[in-house]
Amino acid sequence: MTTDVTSDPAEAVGPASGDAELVLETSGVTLRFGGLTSLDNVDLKMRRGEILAVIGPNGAGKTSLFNSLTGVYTPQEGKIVFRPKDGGEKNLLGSKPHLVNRLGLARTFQNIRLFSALTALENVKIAAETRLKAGPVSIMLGLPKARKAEKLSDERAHRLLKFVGLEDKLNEIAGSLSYGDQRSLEIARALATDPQVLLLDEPAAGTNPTEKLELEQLIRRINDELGVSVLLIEHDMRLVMSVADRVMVLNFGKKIAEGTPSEVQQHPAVIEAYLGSSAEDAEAVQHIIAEQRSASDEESSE
Ligand SMILES: Nc1ncnc2c1ncn2[C@@H]1O[C@H](COP(=O)(O)OP(=O)(O)OP(=O)(O)O)[C@@H](O)[C@H]1O
Repeated sequence: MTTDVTSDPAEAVGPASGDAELVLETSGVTLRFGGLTSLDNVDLKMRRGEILAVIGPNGAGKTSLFNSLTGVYTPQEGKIVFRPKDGGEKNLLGSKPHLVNRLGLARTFQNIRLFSALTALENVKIAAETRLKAGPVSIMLGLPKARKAEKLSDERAHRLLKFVGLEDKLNEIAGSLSYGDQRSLEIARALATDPQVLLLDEPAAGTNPTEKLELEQLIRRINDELGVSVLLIEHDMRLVMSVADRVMVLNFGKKIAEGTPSEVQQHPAVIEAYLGSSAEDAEAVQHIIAEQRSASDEESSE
């Protein structure tokens, strides 16, 4: 089946026909690059308000899935539906990235993409301004509407930078911040667009152990305090297993398992997929399994 993709399908609003508890749903998503199938008939069901992690060995299709959800890639087959909290359904398949963002999905990237010559505050303000109605002409002319929009985006950027713990670094140049701070800034910038779903692509990559713990808390706070659903791609198993409500596992573009962190950790197909992958991933999974075994041994001996 080939899905007909119009130039702006995200604008097509339909009545909610599916499960309103699902904020994002894909069915049968298949993405090919020539002879390579990077997503093979993938069904994803993300509940409103949950933290859902997508894991899998290198090349499993995780970023391809994010790119398909956010309009960077257009899968040849399948459906991608977003259900905003105010009702209705939006088809995201083939939609442009900026329209997907306007609908309520924001993302960060595996390779940090900030305006590195601008300050932290400027980076977040630019994102906040995309949510405000003042156009470039009224901004240039300094019209009252534009001044109000500027004030609102300034306030919002200050609030979010405080939220991610960067209130002391507002005026620092983004490119000069530590790696962990740049990751937090990217998250603040994504939040500035007021998303209902935040997609984080390997947010712990390159961070140190302290930054990883801070990131874990930040993800929980985004979920609890801001009520944002979080879709997380992450290789750091400890972070995934501690923060995710549910985990979906991809391997060679196919979904091979889905469930709570403990269900997924013990799933034979997951263990096999990881043990056949990079030494680092395999070691992390073996470590987690060993830890879990010793915890359950301790429990049973008590
Ligand atoms: N633009 C593209 N053109 C050709 N092949 C691509 C493209 N994007 C992804 N692929 C291929 O699709 C497959 C899945 O890649 P993807 O980046 O989605 O995996 P991943 O699970 O995110 O991997 P990693 O953990 O290493 O980031 C890989 O074989 C990759 O080479």
